[in-house]
Amino acid sequence: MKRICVVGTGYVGLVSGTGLADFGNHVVCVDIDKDKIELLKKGKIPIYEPGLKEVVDRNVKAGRLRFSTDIDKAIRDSEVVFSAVGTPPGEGGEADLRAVWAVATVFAKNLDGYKVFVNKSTVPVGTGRKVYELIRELAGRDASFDVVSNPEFLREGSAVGDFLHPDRVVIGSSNPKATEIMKDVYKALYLRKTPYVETNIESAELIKYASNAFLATKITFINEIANLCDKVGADVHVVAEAMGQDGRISPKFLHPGPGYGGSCFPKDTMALVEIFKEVGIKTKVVEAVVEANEHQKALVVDRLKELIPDLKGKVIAILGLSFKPNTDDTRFSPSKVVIPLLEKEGARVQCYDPVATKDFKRDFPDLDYKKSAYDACQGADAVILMTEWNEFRGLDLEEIKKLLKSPVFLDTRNVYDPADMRERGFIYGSVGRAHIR
Ligand SMILES: NC(=O)C1=CN([C@@H]2O[C@H](COP(=O)(O)OP(=O)(O)OC[C@H]3O[C@@H](n4cnc5c(N)ncnc54)[C@H](O)[C@@H]3O)[C@@H](O)[C@H]2O)C=CC1
Ligand SMILES: O=C(O)[C@H]1O[C@H](OP(=O)(O)OP(=O)(O)OC[C@H]2O[C@@H](n3ccc(=O)[nH]c3=O)[C@H](O)[C@@H]2O)[C@H](O)[C@@H](O)[C@@H]1O
Repeated sequence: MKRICVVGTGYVGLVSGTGLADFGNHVVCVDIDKDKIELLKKGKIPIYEPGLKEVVDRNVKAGRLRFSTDIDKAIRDSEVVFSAVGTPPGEGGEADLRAVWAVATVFAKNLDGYKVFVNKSTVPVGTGRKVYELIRELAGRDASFDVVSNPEFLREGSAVGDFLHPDRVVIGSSNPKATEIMKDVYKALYLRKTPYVETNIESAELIKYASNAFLATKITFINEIANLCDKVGADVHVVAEAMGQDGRISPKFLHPGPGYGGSCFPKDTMALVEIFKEVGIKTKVVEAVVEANEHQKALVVDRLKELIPDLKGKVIAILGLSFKPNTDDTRFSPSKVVIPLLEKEGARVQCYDPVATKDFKRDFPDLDYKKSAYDACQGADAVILMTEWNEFRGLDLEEIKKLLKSPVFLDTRNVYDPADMRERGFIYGSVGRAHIR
């Protein structure tokens, strides 16, 4: 078991730090955001992530998990330093690595004996090598350290379970000593026979981008098939289910919708396009996925116009602002594309989300935020279900119909049964199920 410092206490840093403590390590999570650390010290969780508080509490209580703003000391006290800072898209779509360089710099400054720098953030291929060179330059020839790539595959909304029970652990390293240390860090998983992928740094870095881009491609593919279903009289649910029965395809990530969002698929697909460009070769596939996904988000408004052709002066209820359920994260949420497009058409929006309103308000401070799905539907000319929160799966549909000025319901997540909705008197739209009667 190791003494670990996790730098960056966001979605990944906080969940990883907590999970690593749960595996028996001694972990201190640090961040430059003092408010975040203050909250954590008081036992409060700064993000909405189901099940996280319980695991944080039990590890804090067991003395294995702490929070601090003293990054220098935390690094000096640790053998393994995880960097889990953000790598958001830069102006041209490439990953902005400023936070990673900042962590490498503070690591180098506090290198007082052998330590492992573990890059957990998603970074372009070659970054690990550059981090190594930067630390070497700053800490000197005699400094003793290794750089490891250990990409993370957790999903928001199910992050705790994903971290504690991963499909695989990827360790990219150029020194067996560092690999052994990483195996010790993840010993609890190793004992549970979780697959380990031991490889070089470049492969580990690329595994992460390739995995995310592949999943984004799968979603985009089924979205296009859904769009086709609407034109030719097929039902995308039946098509996807039957496709998924082929073990080579698998049923996962074949759910059509308003386009993928979130802090990773959009930014990682864009970054992968840039990585291809940098080495002078072209990716037609990933570029097409990025473009098709933008189109899919905009298509939501076209679908609505098929149900009510003129949106000018209409009131539209939006249910769901987060990019997926069970998270307060609204980064690249499809609602962020759809709402401005509706406003451009002259519509007025009333919206509701169970937890993501605060995050959404940072970019859209002046929207009409309502306290419930029913408030949002009150007097609206149509409702668009944008995120499949559980509470939107169990709506009192008769009540919704009464509240709406006209019973137009666009279900971008295919939560409801088209035949049932039409029977109830809704003018109902879906993604790829237009012909179900
Ligand atoms: N969010 C997710 O579901 C997943 C994210 N990733 C990757 O993990 C990385 C982190 O993502 P998130 O946790 O979503 O980001 P985030 O934005 O939630 O958290 C990043 C944290 O790093 C802190 N930070 C920034 N610069 C710092 C510095 N110099 N020193 C100390 N702290 C600093 C910020 O204050 C923030 O709290 C990204 O590269 C992302 O692509 C990977 C897998 C899943
Ligand atoms: O690198 C990351 O940050 C993470 O990105 C995704 O996780 P996340 O973005 O949290 O959530 P997902 O469940 O993958 O959903 C992403 C987007 O795709 C959409 N989606 C997902 C699945 C599907 O079948 N259809 C679909 O439209 C979701 O609604 C959401 O907008 C990956 O699933 C994680 O493995 C990865 O670690």
